[in-house]
Amino acid sequence: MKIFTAQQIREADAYTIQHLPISSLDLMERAAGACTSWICKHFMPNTSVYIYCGMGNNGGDGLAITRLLRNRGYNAHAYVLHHSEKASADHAANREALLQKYPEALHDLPNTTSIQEPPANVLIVDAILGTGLSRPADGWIAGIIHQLQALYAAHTIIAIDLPSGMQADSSSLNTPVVKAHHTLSFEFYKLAFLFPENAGISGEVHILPIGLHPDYIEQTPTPFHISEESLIRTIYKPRSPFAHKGTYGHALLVAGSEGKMGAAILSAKSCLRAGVGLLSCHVPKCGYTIIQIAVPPAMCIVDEQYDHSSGFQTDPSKYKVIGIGPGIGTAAGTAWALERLLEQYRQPMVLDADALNIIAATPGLIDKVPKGSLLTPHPKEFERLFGKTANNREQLQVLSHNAVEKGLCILLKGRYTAMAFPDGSIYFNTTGNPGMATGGSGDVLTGILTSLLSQGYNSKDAMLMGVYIHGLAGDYAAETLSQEALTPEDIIDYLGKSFLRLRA
Ligand SMILES: NC(=O)C1=CN([C@@H]2O[C@H](COP(=O)(O)OP(=O)(O)OC[C@H]3O[C@@H](n4cnc5c(N)ncnc54)[C@H](O)[C@@H]3O)[C@@H](O)[C@H]2O)[C@@H](O)CC1
Ligand SMILES: Nc1ncnc2c1ncn2[C@@H]1O[C@H](COP(=O)(O)OP(=O)(O)O)[C@@H](O)[C@H]1O
Ligand SMILES: [K+]
Repeated sequence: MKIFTAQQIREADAYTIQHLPISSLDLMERAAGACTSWICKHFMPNTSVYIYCGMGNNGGDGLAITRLLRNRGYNAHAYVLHHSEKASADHAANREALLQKYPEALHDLPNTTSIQEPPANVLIVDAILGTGLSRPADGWIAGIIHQLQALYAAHTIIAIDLPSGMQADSSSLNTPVVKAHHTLSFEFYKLAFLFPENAGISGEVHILPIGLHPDYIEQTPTPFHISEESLIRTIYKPRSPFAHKGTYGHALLVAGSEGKMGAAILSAKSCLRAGVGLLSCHVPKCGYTIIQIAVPPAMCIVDEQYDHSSGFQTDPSKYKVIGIGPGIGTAAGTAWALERLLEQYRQPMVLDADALNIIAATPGLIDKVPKGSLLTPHPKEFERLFGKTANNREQLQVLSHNAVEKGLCILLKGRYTAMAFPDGSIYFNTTGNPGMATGGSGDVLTGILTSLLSQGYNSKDAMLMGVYIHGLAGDYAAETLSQEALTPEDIIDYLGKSFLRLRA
């Protein structure tokens, strides 16, 4: 699914009106109808609903929703905040329609600096500002937003299209934004919904289709996408009936150190579960017995040291792929070994955890990483690699810039893991859950990604599919076990169910 900017959404709107037999007012009626149906499905007809409306089309939606809710027996009231002198044409038309049919439902708040607290149990709908926000909310409208924020604890708040004050495509950090329990958004995710800094502001996001023209959607380029199951299904390649273990590559995992052999076990097990042909693990001498017993299908190369500082004696180019980082530590010897490896190995590899920390601490080392490699930092590792950023929008720019400039596939872990590719595209993953916020989940991802590269998936496909099935396995595990009880081993155990879903 594509993610469009506010400007592109306006264009989609205009294109639809121009190419389909539908007027702008009818499109608003459709949008309001979709919101009304959603509200009616989730709230009883005796519910009182206060709908705060702005002067643009977002407010127009609010006025139409008021009328449509009244048609269905709800005690709906529209409160119009006159933050701008002129109403949009569709706002004015819907004001007239409401006045004609339900004059008692329309309340003007022309110069209001405060709103009265609604009685208990009143459902609040925020239709003040949508994608037409041209600057951060300030002045008295900011005051109104703060008052609505204060009502969050006592009332359910539903934002129309996006919470008022939120900028659809840029950061709204430190600006006033309504806090909603649900956001009913039209046709597309807005980029802002995916920013960690907006966590909890849009609540649950529900995307309501309103029939914008499919040609516009298909023809209009955007770097931003949601990674969806339909896409992953096109990437997934079932195994050949004539496959043998050589078909799916020999991968080398460099992982573990004293006290951190668990990381090696997790990434090795997930690499096997994700379908690698052959697996070797390079572990320090303290890890030999551990890995041999814990992961019998894996072969083992033992470093004579307690870390990885003896380096990789065999020619690393014999491996189809190398995954390096989980639990390796940042000892000087290990850093030396990584540097040598990056000089010798020229195929796409997977770099995670301490491998990223070593790269961050060694000037110029990132330029030696083979093109097409997958880098998997969490936000702290990302900051060490690429520096601090002022907000999530800027962070996304830095992510994409580095992916393009260095020819790498770089992700940034989180609720909606962002994946940036050398072609400039950025995808957001939606699978996964807070049960996965536990040490070791990332080691499992490293194993999966290494495995997929080994099986011949190209770098972009491996990252998209690996991140998707990692989250999906976490979701299956959480369904059965709860988020609290979920451990990284459970993610590995449910990988099978994730593959079965892609096969179905
Ligand atoms: N294609 C779509 O997605 C559709 C969108 N519709 C609605 O249309 C909305 C966009 O409507 P508009 O473009 O009229 O814009 P809005 O209704 O979001 O806001 C525009 C109004 O707010 C004022 N304004 C902007 N920033 C302000 C600020 N910081 N403080 C105070 N006032 C400010 C403007 O002067 C203008 O009066 C969408 O969010 C959605 O709700 C639907 O009606 C129909 C279809
Ligand atoms: N709230 C969440 N929603 C979705 N996925 C999550 C959530 N919390 C963590 N994850 C996923 O779990 C993994 C955690 O990785 P990481 O922080 O590197 O863990 P570790 O280094 O301890 O193995 C990431 O892939 C991340 O996207
Ligand atoms: K809104």
